Amino acid sequence: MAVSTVYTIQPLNSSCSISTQTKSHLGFNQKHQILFYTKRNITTISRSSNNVSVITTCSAEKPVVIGLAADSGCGKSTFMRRLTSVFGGAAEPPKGGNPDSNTLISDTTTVICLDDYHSLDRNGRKEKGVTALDPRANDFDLMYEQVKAIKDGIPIEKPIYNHVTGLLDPPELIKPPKIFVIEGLHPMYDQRVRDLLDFSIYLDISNEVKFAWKIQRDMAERGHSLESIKASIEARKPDFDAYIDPQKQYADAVIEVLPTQLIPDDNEGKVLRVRLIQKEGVKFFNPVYLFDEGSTISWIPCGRKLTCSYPGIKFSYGPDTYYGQEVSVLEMDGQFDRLDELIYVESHLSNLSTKFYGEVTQQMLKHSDFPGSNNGTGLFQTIIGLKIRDLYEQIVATRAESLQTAKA
Ligand SMILES: Nc1ncnc2c1ncn2[C@@H]1O[C@H](COP(=O)(O)OP(=O)(O)OP(=O)(O)O)[C@@H](O)[C@H]1O
Ligand SMILES: O=C(CO)[C@H](O)[C@H](O)COP(=O)(O)O
Repeated sequence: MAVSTVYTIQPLNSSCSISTQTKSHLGFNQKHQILFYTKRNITTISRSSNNVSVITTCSAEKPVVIGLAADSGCGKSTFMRRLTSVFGGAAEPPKGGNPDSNTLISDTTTVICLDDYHSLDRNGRKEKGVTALDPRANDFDLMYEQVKAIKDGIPIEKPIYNHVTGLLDPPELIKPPKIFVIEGLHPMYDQRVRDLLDFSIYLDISNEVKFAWKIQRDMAERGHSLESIKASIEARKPDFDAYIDPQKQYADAVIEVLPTQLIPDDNEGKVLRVRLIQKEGVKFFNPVYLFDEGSTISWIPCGRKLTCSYPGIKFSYGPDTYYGQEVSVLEMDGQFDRLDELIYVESHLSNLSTKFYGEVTQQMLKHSDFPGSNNGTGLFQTIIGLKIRDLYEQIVATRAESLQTAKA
């Protein structure tokens, strides 16, 4: 039967894309809808009384989109390695592609770096006197179109910003994965892109700690001078404050990294106080809690079951507000002496979204060589990785249910 009359459609769920093309040779079911199935998609056309003709295509396999925001050198790559590991398998640059690609692909995840949407290359920024953090140096229209295309299950030709040459290289093909992560300076800056995110994270590294990490990496590993590191941080600060930092108000989870409060006037930045700020009421995300959900708790676990050397470890948990929104905050100050004993702490945390007892500890032990594995940065990054896996599984299950309902 040719589709020549009037059709309209209610999207089955938010994963459905709507197009105005029509298809012929389809039959109506009892609800006066035309259903058209392929292995991955269900397309539905329904009659309506007005003269609009629309088809929706829904897929149980369209990507779940995650945003990770942070300044440069604040642990995004380390976090991504932990996240990918939760899903199993290693993440690698696209095979046979540009060796300077910023993309990492594993069986489940594709992580793209938003530096690839710099519209001005290094020279262009120098000429115009803008930093890479300035929105004028970035193409948000293209970012939005391409993230939307991936979310709709459509491959893209994404530009590459080459950090070695400072130039924009020819684009690379990115196919829709199961989980699509956009990491970089501005994943939550543009509202259109923000609205495409199923979950968002902000790594909020305090200035003191950022400075300590920069010195460790750029001085020890890259041979930069102390003065040049200081100058680079100072030069970025106004734009960081104006364009990057405000994004944290939109994040579903913020990992805040501060100097310890266990050592008076500490300025070494080695022992850290890390806060996991979890927004309440986010779909498919149940915040992790310590002992008793909603209570305010302070816990020093050091003793018979947890070895602690100076300055010890202190956990805190409780409700709070963050940019006017209800959150619950889990905090760890201090560092672990023996990572295998983390199981004792894990057994007191709930809503971890683990698949078996001890999974957090197992993940942390597996990557004990990653930066932050002995403190709250590694612990909370691992926990958020597990929460993202859980969120992904819930979204896929919900879509599958919607498809079943539509078929019935
Ligand atoms: N949790 C941590 N504890 C201590 N140091 C850390 C931690 N995370 C990152 N670092 C330090 O910061 C450096 C940068 O980390 P990473 O490469 O993960 O950050 P990034 O945000 O991806 O950086 P860039 O955007 O510049 O590539 C590491 O080499 C390490 O020195
Ligand atoms: O803030 C950054 C994000 O990683 C970089 O400084 C920005 O992408 C510019 O890169 P480069 O310094 O290699 O020209």
